Formats: sequence, C-alpha cells, structure tokens
Amino acid sequence: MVSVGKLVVIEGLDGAGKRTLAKALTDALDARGAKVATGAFPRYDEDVHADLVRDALHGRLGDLTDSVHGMSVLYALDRRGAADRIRADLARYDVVLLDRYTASNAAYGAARLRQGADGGFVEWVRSLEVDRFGLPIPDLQLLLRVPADVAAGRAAHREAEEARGRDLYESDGGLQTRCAAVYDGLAAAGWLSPWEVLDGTADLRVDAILDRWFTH
Ligand SMILES: Cc1cn([C@H]2C[C@H](O)[C@@H](COP(=O)(O)OP(=O)(O)O)O2)c(=O)[nH]c1=O
Repeated sequence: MVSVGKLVVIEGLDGAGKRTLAKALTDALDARGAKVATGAFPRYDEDVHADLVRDALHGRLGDLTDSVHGMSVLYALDRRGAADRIRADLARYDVVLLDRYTASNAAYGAARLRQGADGGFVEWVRSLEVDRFGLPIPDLQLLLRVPADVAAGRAAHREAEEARGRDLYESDGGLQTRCAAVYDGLAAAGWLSPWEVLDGTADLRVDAILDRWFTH
C-alpha cells in the first residue's frame, strides 16, 4: 500500500525517457494495488494556453517565443487550468503521476536566460506558480538524468517515428545541456520538495523507488 494522495512528478530533458518511466511506475504501483492517475504537461489539445505554447515552439507566434517570461506564463496558465482536477485526483487516487510540472518551467527558462538553479528566474517561477497560482506542490520529483547528447538522440528517433517536427527548444543542443545543469541544481537544492535522481541510461529500477517512497 502507498500513502494516499501523493503528487509525483517526472522531470528531465526531451528524450530522457519520462514516458517510459511513467508507464513502468504506473504498472508497478498498479501491481501493488495503488490507484494511479496520470497526466502530462503541456496539455496540448486540452488547453488553450498549451496550444499557444505549441504554436510558439514551432515558430508560429512571431517573437512571443523570444520572451522567456511570456512562454513561462503560458506554461504556468496551462497548469493553473488543471489545478482543480489535480486536487480532485489527489483526493481520489493514491498517486497522481505527472510528466513535467513546475520544475520544467524553472529549468528551461533559467537555461534560456543562462542562469543557474540559484538564479532569480527559478525563484520567479516559484512565486508565480506556487504563490500566485496556488498550484499543488509535488510530494516527490523524480529527475530522469541522461547526458544531453543521449537525450537528443532519443528525441530525434521519436520525432522520426512520430513524424513530428522538432520544436525550437529541441533544436538547441546548448540549451539542453544548460537545462540538464539547472535540473541537477534544482535536485541538489531540493527545490520545492524532495527529489530523487535516477540514471536514465541504466535499467530502470522502479521497485527500488517504490520501496523507498511509497511504503508507509
Ligand atoms: C511543461 C513545460 C515544458 N516546457 C518545455 C520543455 C519542452 O522542451 C517543451 C515541450 O514539452 P514536451 O514535454 O517535450 O512536450 P512534447 O510532447 O511536445 O514533446 O516545453 C517548459 O519550458 N516549461 C514547462 O512548464
């Protein structure tokens, strides 16, 4: 059994394997009798702000893409629109498992601004999403850590499989490398809540994670 209503977030670079980890965790929790609700951000096709993000990421909104704060507000509004549902799910399910959350905004935005995890942007994201928008704070954040070049290779493979275009962030290898560094800093600082760092290049040991975090 697991503790009721835990908000668990998976973070990492594009191509880190977050979806695979989410599936493995869901299956393993299910096998232990836990009720799991899953979700992912951005919520394309479900939310007008997320759709605007997609347009911006593919260069269709002029210079909005250039504004790190503007993009971050859109991502944050997408989460704000989902907050009631997350709260309702937390009351009904043992675990709510999300693929990307507030830390994505902190990591990608800081990386774009060439700041670190101790910079002003990360604090601005916290004040926007937690203080102003009142978003639920994760109980646990899982950082799926892979070198930026490995993540880029996997993301390119996925792109080819899904025949979808590469977005502007994914095309910027330097950004992914800086983003990885910010993620490391957020995890080391325990930003917002405890973090567990997982090696995304090794076999995923989901049972070990469950034993550590999900038993009474
Ligand atoms: C959720 C979120 C994502 N991002 C960035 C990270 C990704 O590079 C990009 C798209 O998210 P991603 O999870 O890669 O979506 P897709 O299914 O299109 O691959 O958005 C933020 O900058 N802030 C956020 O809050």
